[in-house]
Amino acid sequence: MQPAHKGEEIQRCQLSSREIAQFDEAHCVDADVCAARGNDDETHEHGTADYHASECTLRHAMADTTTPTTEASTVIVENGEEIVKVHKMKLPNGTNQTYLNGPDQIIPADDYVSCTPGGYVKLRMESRGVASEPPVSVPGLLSRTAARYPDATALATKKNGQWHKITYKQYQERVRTIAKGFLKLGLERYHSVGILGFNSEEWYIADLAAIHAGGYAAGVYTTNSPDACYHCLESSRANICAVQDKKQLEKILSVRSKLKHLKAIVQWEGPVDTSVQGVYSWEQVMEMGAKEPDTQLNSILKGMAVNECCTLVYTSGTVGPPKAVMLSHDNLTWDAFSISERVGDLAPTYDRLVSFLPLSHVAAQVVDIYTTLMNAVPVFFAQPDALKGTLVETLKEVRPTRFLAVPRVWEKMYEKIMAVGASSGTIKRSIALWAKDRSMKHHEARMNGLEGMGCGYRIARTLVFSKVRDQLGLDQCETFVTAAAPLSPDIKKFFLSLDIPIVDAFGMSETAGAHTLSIYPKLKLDSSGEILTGTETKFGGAMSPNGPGEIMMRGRHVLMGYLMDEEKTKATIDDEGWLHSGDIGRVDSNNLLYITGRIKELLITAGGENVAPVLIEQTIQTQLPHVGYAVLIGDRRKFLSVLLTLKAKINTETGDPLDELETETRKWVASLGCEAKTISEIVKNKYPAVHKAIEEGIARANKQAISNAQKVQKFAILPSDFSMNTGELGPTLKIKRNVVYEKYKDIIEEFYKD
Ligand SMILES: Nc1ncnc2c1ncn2[C@@H]1O[C@H](COP(=O)(O)OP(=O)(O)OP(=O)(O)O)[C@@H](O)[C@H]1O
Repeated sequence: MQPAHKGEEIQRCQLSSREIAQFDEAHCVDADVCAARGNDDETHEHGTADYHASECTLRHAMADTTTPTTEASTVIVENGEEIVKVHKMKLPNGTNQTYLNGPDQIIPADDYVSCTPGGYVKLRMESRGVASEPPVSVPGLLSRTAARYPDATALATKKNGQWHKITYKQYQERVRTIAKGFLKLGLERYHSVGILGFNSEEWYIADLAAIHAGGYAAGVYTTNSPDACYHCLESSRANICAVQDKKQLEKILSVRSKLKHLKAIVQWEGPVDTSVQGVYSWEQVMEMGAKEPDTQLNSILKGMAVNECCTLVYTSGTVGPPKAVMLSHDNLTWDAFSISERVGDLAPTYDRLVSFLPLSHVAAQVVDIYTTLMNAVPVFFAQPDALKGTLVETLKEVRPTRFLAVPRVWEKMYEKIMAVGASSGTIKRSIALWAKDRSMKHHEARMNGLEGMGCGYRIARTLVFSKVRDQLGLDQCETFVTAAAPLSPDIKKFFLSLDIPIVDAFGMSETAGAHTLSIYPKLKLDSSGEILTGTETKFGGAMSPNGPGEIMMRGRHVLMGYLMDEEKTKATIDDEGWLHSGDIGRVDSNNLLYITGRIKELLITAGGENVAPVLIEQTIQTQLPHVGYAVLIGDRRKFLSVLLTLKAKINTETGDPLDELETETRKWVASLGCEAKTISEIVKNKYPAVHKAIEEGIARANKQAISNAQKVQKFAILPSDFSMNTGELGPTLKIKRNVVYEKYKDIIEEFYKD
């Protein structure tokens, strides 16, 4: 890999007055370009630079047909410091662009990969189609949207029973004010602002302000322990950490002495103890920023480029410590553009989104922050206890038009609907069965390219499904998406039978969000979505070009690298720029991607058989609906075993799982003749009837196994269900296998002791 560099210096000269005049002319050209791009608002400066040019550096980029090329590039340096740049670029789509300064300029680079703070990368643009879209920076995008839709609602927060809304113009003003506040607090270029809290207006503003001020926005999961917070803040050289409340503040204070770069902590909610050195309230930083002149901020924006890093996304850490994925402006804004193109008709006057998934995760970030910003769509914030039960209330109020959830959220909804269905009378149940049958037939026909089922379906839709959708707050929703982990086809089928077609989006932190997204009716229940236009996919080690093999991806959404980790970067992005996903999959003739396993999760039994655990775990869960989680064991072991949790009630205050069985689980246990009310009773008493029922469920699942080695031979019921707080689940509710293996190593050893 080449070290990141800012271009090759080929000539130095003193600027003459004629050159200065030419430079002024270029200024005006840029003003036109800015206006054409919609950047012509009062905060976007052009044609006003106050400069005293003393040196000029000409730079050339390497010729490449799929990356913008620099026709001419001038850099004005004053007292050893670059103050302005003019780039005349030829984009692969044939158009010429003149960039005067940032933030939308492309700085010449000679590699697609860089893991150095301050490094630039080439852009993988195409001559036509979605990937030929001119790049735009995050500040450029905010300026453009605020200029085009100044009065459209951007963010809405519920306080004391009322929705408080801010417009896109106010959003931009607040971002700029907090950015100046961050600079005053000492944010340095290419250092991060850690953001630790539930989704809120302040989260969004801190994120964009960090980027405007030339730093890196780095979301930190609220469920992180103090040590995990330390890992994110120290590895990203955080100067500032923005925290939601006292609870998060205390975590940071407990590791603060070790954080070498940290200068300030900003708390946005609740009473703030500003007597603690270096702790500031949000309002204080707003006041600080409001007093600062624009000079420093504008000068940083002028130096910014679309092809440099603006955000660090930490991976979920499902198999090891989280890695800091460097995403450029173009990675994020282009992925948001590409998603918008696939969805097709996102509009500020029509669409609404509820933000509740953790924003530190890339899926929520690209959809909730960037796709909405790109299309001036309003975002409504859910309550912090959304996943503990209040989400549906918010959905009912906001009635979003698009809804993205991770599999566990869909699974919880499924469980709720099943519970309601089980307690309804016979007549209602038969109407529901008839309606579901109509819906399945209708959607199966549509998915196979045929006409829908007409009259019966329409009656079912009016009489039954509209009520279900009302109950979920999804009556106006047009796009239902699952992302971040596999969702079982059975759950998708269940929702389809309720007239809710869930489409899949597959992606990674390393692809700035989505690499696939299906749009109804182009979907298959076992597929992970249609590959986004303008991206490339191939399958490593495959016998056929369509896989199965390791999914490898290329495009403008592929990460720059892992921050300051050349070894991991090299291991993940090969010399031709292909990102090795670690997932195994194939593609069909409709460009739908199917994921069949994860290399990093693959179990290789002592007999040498490769076993992908997710499918087997899902099959067991389908056979045993009262099992919360199933975790397959068998790596380097003689046979497969499985750890099971039983569904338990949740402490709604803390989110911790309780010992008490969920109502439906208790009913199931009672139907087997057991009186148990808690998991501990079941674990302690080892009721033969419960064990027999589980054995039978596993035996049914084993019938679907593709070989004897893929059959599960032993199981154990764990003493507690999983949760984020107790560490077995990651922030998107994916199982952290290493945590489960470590926590239950004694039970695992017991399986194999003979
Ligand atoms: N729609 C989907 N269907 C199936 N799997 C998915 C889907 N979307 C994402 N994934 C899985 O999630 C992975 C990306 O998740 P993420 O970027 O959060 O990091 P991670 O791989 O979970 O964490 P780490 O790399 O730290 O272990 C993908 O590689 C894939 O295995």
